[in-house]
Amino acid sequence: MMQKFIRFLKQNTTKEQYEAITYTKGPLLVTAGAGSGKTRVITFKIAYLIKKGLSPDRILAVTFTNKAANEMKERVKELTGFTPPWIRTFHSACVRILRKYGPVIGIKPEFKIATETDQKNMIKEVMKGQKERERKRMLLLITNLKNNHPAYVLRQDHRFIQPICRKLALQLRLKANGAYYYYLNYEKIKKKYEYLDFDDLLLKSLELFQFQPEVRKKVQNYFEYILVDEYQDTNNVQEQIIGHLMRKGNITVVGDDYQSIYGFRGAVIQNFLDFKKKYQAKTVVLGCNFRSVKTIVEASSKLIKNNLGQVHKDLYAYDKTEIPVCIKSFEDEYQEAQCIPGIIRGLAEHRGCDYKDIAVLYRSAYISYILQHELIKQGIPVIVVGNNFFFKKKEIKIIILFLRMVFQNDKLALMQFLEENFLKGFGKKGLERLKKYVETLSTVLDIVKETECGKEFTRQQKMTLRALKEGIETVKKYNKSADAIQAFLEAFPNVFSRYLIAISDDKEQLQERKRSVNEFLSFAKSHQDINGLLEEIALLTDKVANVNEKDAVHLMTVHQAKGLEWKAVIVLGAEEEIFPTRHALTPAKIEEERRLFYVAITRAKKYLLITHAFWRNNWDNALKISRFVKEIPRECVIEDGL
Ligand SMILES: Nc1ncnc2c1ncn2[C@@H]1O[C@H](COP(=O)(O)OP(=O)(O)OP(=O)(O)O)[C@@H](O)[C@H]1O
Repeated sequence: MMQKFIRFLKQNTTKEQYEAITYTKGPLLVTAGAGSGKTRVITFKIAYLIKKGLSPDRILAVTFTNKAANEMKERVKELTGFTPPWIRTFHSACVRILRKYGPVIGIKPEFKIATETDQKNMIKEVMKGQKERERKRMLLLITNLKNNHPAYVLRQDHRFIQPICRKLALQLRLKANGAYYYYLNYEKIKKKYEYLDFDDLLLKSLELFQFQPEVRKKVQNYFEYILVDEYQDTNNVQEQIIGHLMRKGNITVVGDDYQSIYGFRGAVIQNFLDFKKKYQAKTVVLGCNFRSVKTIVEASSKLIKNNLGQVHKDLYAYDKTEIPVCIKSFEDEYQEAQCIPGIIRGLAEHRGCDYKDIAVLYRSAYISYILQHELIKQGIPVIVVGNNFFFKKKEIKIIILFLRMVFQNDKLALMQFLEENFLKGFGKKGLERLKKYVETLSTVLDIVKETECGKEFTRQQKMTLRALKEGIETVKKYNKSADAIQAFLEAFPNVFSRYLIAISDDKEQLQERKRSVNEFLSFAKSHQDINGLLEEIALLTDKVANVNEKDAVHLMTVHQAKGLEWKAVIVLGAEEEIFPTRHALTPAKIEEERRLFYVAITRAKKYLLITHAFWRNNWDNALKISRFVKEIPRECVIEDGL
């Protein structure tokens, strides 16, 4: 049986992959390039260990996403007939361990996990009367404190926690004095509700292993082998947990430091770079890229060599076909959006790509909006991954709801508008009371006027309705789309700014939302008739809703594309200030942007098109071509091809 599996392995792996799979004598670091079969190595290694006689439930394999864990489980089942229960994300493995051993450190086995909403509610309770913006930053501060200073938090060493809170508060533009007390109270409330938040799952597991040697021993002895995927993206706490769990070097960590793109979330690339020295690990380099043609591998290797803070490895392509990387320049984003649908059709008709084999990737979602409209209009099926379909974005949706209310007398839109909490005061109960009026009165304006005097509404609700009435009456006077939108923004200037802040996670996202509002204004300028605009939006939204995912071009940010591959990839908006983002101000951040660009271009198997435009909405200045494009060697490139 084992002999047969070894034969299978030899037939289906390279020498290096085979070595990485079968080496079990000590800690192993598999440092690999993009498309070099990391996933294959992990799944085959789990299968190999099982075939060698290890019990499937004694193998721990940690991944970063549930999707990756499930795919691995399926593949191992195909190879061995077993589904190892400990192929899990870090968080999910920690939950299971804490349910069993948590009571040793005072955690009830039935502890609840706080969702994002629970966290928001708890911090609201702690920071009564404070703005949502401040509350969000405070949650960020707490995460930062727990992930980057676990030792102090675990020891409850308040001599250090207090000044760290002050320092972090200053960085996050929060009041330095309050932060520490908010942190303490947040922890108190969490305890009262018997919650653990996401960071606690890791932190409490670390506490268990660090301070309870018996538990550590038990868990260490239980797992006969440990594998960690995407090791380059581990944070401090995760790295320490792994350190406690391994024994006698029964561990393989796999990663690609070229693809470390989560520095902003606390990932520490140094964990990966130090592993070899720290654990005297054997290293296997997987240099053969099975995914992409030679030109793409060469282009990406040369690009990444410009990062000084990395250890470089030689990468080469299995497929020696030379299909040049195509770089296309456009005057502006409209020209770009006009041209790309034709290119996609060309790929489908002449290069054997189905729509599902094509992806459009971008650094930030706002770069894709004009293209989204154009692709959908031209009948190309698209899936916009995440919450980035333009007309569903919160900042755009709220304007559309208002226009539907005013110009289409849409009573349902009124309810939805209030539900979005753009204007405060209407919770579940308020909306329930309003429903009666919506059912009996015929126009939105009548409803608002009537309810404004209704006894059953609170003072705040009446104020909201009055503001809404005034807004409707002002905007109603305009009959061109862009003017009406502008009037809406001017009718609620402070409310709109506050709303944007409230729905944004950070400054960068806030800027992005402001840009999308400007994009919407320019879209409206090309659809001046308001009902025409609303009709167009309804049609585009409907088309997207009815797309068959299995036959659609996928649009997503580069972060969302990690680990995926397509026959053809279009990287949109390769301009300075956009990719790299203008927020990358330090050499280290530029290097992280370069790694992100590397991830983007290494998703392509055969065809890679990179576009850049000289002018984009929202930018007053002409844009320069991205330095990353210039770093791709000319011999790999064809300008204006495809
Ligand atoms: N030895 C091999 N022979 C043939 N194909 C292989 C081999 N190893 C890997 N592949 C193929 O190469 C492609 C990339 O492999 P995989 O997804 O495991 O790479 P990866 O290193 O995880 O990629 P990335 O980190 O860039 O997402 C897959 O289509 C895989 O089936």
